[in-house]
Amino acid sequence: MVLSGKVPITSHLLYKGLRFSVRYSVRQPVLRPRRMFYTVPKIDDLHSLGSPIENAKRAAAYRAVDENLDVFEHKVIGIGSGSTVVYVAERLGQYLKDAKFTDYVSKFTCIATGFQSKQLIMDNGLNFGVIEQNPNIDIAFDGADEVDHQLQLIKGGGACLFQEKLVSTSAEKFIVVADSSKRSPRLLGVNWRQGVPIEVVPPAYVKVKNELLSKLNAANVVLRQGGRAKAGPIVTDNNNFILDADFGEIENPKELHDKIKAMVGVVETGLFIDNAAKVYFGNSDGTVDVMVR
Ligand SMILES: O=C(CO)[C@H](O)[C@H](O)COP(=O)(O)O
Repeated sequence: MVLSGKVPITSHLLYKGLRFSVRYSVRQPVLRPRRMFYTVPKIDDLHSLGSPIENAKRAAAYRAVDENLDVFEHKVIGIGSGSTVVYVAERLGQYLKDAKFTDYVSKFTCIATGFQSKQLIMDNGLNFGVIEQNPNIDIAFDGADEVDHQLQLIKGGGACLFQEKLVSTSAEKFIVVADSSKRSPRLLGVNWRQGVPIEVVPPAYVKVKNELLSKLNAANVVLRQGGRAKAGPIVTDNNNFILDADFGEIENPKELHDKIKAMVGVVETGLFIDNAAKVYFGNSDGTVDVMVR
């Protein structure tokens, strides 16, 4: 914006008893406001969000993006679901606004893992694309419900399970972002007591539930309900149901995954095996611990 223009001035003169009015105008100096360039905020300069857990999630997500995203090389980015990945999308939106990166980030195609994830992509001004057209994802970011000492994961607490697995296994590099409460001392099933989420085709849920109890000795299997907002079970983005199966502490998550997956009617399990390359755990003081495969 340029501030300029002619300013009209009227002067009155008295000459030999007569009053004259003289009108003229002067040009104002041109004022050019200094252009403010947006730059991606430095992590160390961030103000507190007023919540230790949100600070932890943001710290994990921002660090994960800064350290793993190759703005100049990556083109297809997977964006997961949940409350931590919100800050991943936010960080990408900040890169998009920074003139140093705009040309590259504006050409990214972001692949969603569900409805919420699609909203995050659009809300941050990023391009949304479908995995059918972009089956090779350069890098994907997602949250987790629990992470064991070997970087095996339980996911699906937000019921986006199948698409999360599709996106993470289609990615060359899968990066997990979480607050430190998601870190198990050793095994899966220690902190996350809700059970392993399992996405099933609706007519098969009773059969699968019975088999989980009888053949795999699950202590309990629950058909996940929609809660107060919905009478009846949760329906996933792929129109399936979710069973939460409690196996206690899981010594061998790969073996358990394989056995569940073999049941007719199971679409996917929430056990993400040998998939995550790194996990970023945010702490409430803003520090981040990184686990690498
Ligand atoms: O698997 C998921 C959704 O199905 C989420 O990634 C997982 O529940 C973690 O969510 P949050 O970041 O809110 O803790």
